Amino acid sequence: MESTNQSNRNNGAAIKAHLVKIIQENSLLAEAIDYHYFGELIRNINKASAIFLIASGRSGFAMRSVAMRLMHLGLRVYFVGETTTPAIQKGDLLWAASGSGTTSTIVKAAQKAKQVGARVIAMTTNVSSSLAGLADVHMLIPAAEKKDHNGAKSIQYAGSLFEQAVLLLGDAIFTELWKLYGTPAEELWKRHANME
Ligand SMILES: O=C([C@H](O)CO)[C@H](O)[C@H](O)COP(=O)(O)O
Repeated sequence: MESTNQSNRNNGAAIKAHLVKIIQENSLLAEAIDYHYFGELIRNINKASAIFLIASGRSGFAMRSVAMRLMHLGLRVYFVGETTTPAIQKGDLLWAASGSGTTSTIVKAAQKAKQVGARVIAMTTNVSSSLAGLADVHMLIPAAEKKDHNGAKSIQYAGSLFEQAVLLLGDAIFTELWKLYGTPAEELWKRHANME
């Protein structure tokens, strides 16, 4: 029978191999994205009175991280669904992330944003989705959608690759904005939560 030590070594080696593959998938995805519309996102962020971020589930965790970084930059940013998030208005921006592009709360939020005259920018894996159709700007992330169970686009479960891309792209977008604003890291840090 396999010893516990041998079994730990086998599991550890397998986990390392999965991690390497996950990083490779993210690198390949980074090459496959058409970045043309990301400039539009930067322009829309810069002219928005307030920026509203929305995403559900794991995509939501990633977008909450992006919202924190926009707050560090001094932007007026809200995450949709929080009790203190106000009404979206004309002149505001809704930045939505949904791998499927069909999650109902997100589609409804995009409809509301359009109704009041706010701009909508969407990240999805599906150019034919309702959310992509509603968006003023659609940023296609050609990752696996959460119900793509055939493993062709990713070895990972469900929408994991998309959700990772939201976090990584969010950090890349933040880095570009930070570079453009030229604010020292110490200034940004003063805005970080001091009641953690
Ligand atoms: O949490 C999620 C699920 O585990 C799929 O990997 C999704 O992020 C959540 O279901 C929202 O879906 P999308 O709007 O399609 O991103």
